[in-house]
Amino acid sequence: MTAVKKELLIFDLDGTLIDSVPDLAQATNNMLTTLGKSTYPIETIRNWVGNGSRMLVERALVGSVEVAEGQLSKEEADHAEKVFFDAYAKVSGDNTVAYPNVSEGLKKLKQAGFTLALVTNKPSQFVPKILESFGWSELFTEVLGGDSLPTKKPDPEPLRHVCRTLQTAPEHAVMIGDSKNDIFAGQNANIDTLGLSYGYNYGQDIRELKPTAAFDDFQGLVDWVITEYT
Ligand SMILES: O=C(O)COP(=O)(O)O
Ligand SMILES: [Mg+2]
Repeated sequence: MTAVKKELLIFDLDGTLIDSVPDLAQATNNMLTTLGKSTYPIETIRNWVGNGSRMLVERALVGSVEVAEGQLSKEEADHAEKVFFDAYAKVSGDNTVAYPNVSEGLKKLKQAGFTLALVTNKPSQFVPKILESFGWSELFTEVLGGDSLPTKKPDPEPLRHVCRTLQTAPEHAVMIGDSKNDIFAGQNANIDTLGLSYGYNYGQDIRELKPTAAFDDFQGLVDWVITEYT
């Protein structure tokens, strides 16, 4: 079966293009230390990433991926988030690396004629510096952060917003990510989803979420996209 030709590739950032957990974990632990709380191993914090900074901060404060309604006061979480933002701004980039073949792969996809967009749950204030540090600023026609719109992934609205802005029908768009938030956002927006298995998905295999296809490395994804979608 030949797939429908695609025009627009929407990428997730953390866990898909970059391994940012070392810096996110460092900033989280710096925040916890500033607040007089005990720190957590990177492998624990890794499973708290995916729903944006606010959720990461709340999960760190309670020490669990599940945060019950009313478990934290708004004041406590607001203050901790501010401390986290300062800490992340200080470490941001120091230990963040691109996954293998990502830079070359993005350029290859652009050369193959795709429009590239970025939809991350990371707060937008941190995104430009990261893109610049990898030389990717010019690659993405549209970039949305987790606070750019009233809702974030897994809500489909950020993906629909990008499709509307770039005048692309959803059937000609693809969402590419490492987490259930990306796969659900794509499925909810009725667009194809491609999963990458090496990122952060709360310890769950991305294939269990039934993406259109899944890959263990970025090069495999690039080759498949060019074969199937052009
Ligand atoms: O900031 C996060 O929690 C995750 O960001 P992502 O959407 O780029 O994976
Ligand atoms: Mg991600």
